[in-house]
Amino acid sequence: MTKLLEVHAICKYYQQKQGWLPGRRICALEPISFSLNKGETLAIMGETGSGKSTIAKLIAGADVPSNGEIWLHGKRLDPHNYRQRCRDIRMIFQDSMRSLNPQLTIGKQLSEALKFNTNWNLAQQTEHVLQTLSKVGLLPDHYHFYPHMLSTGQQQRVCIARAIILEPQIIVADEAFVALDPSIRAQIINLILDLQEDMGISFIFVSHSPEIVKHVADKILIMHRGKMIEFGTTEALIHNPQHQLTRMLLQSELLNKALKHTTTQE
Ligand SMILES: Nc1ncnc2c1ncn2[C@@H]1O[C@H](COP(=O)(O)OP(=O)(O)OP(=O)(O)O)[C@@H](O)[C@H]1O
Repeated sequence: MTKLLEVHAICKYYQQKQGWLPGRRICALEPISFSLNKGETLAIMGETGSGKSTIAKLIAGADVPSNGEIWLHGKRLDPHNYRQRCRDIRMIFQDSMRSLNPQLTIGKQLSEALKFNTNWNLAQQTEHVLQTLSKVGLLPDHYHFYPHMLSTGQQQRVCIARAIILEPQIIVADEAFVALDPSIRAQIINLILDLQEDMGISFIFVSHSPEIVKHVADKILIMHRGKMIEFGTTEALIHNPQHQLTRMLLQSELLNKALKHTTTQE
């Protein structure tokens, strides 16, 4: 069976500028490979600066790998073809709510992607936007609202609507729900699980929360200083972790203890 997503040895180096001198090369991500099936959810965990966002950006096409390849449904993705990528893989960023245009109605903002990626007429676009609003639990009236007229939870639903409007295969979310109030976060996560079931979308999300990861993820990838140190099913990593870091990241009590320990040492 062809995997939905196959990542072959992608890596990322940055050249740090030092005035006129040739800069230092920073390795943000050492070559990593993994795969994901249709409808699966992958959580990426790791310490700060370990390369989690870099993986998310490379998969979503927001950045180009220094080397390596990404395959979707057995076809190699061209790292420079953003148009092709954004149909199949959509990203929800950390501050996605701030990316909503305050001067455009929700309907207009959601129609943008359809204008550029389909040859539908206005009526077809409007119909599809209304269906998408309903999928994320918003009302037809919200089509005419401006972002400031919505609550934080509703704005996050608009961001999810924007991510699913082209019916992508994969959604990549980089700490997208961290700023939300816990009760709204729970609603948004349940919405994502429902969408996954209805639309068969795969999710890749970066998270520091062991509770969310255990609740949502089928597979977990653990990063440490730009290296993938562990990748496997959630079940395997919870019950038989191979690294102390995996154990710490997946056990909130241990994580809290470690954080307290670090703070008291500072
Ligand atoms: N544009 C860039 N130029 C230079 N270095 C970068 C750039 N982007 C990321 N890095 C470096 O690459 C490494 C990995 O960064 P990345 O943002 O992927 O980490 P992360 O695990 O997502 O961290 P966090 O949890 O803090 O978001 C870090 O050392 C970071 O400083």
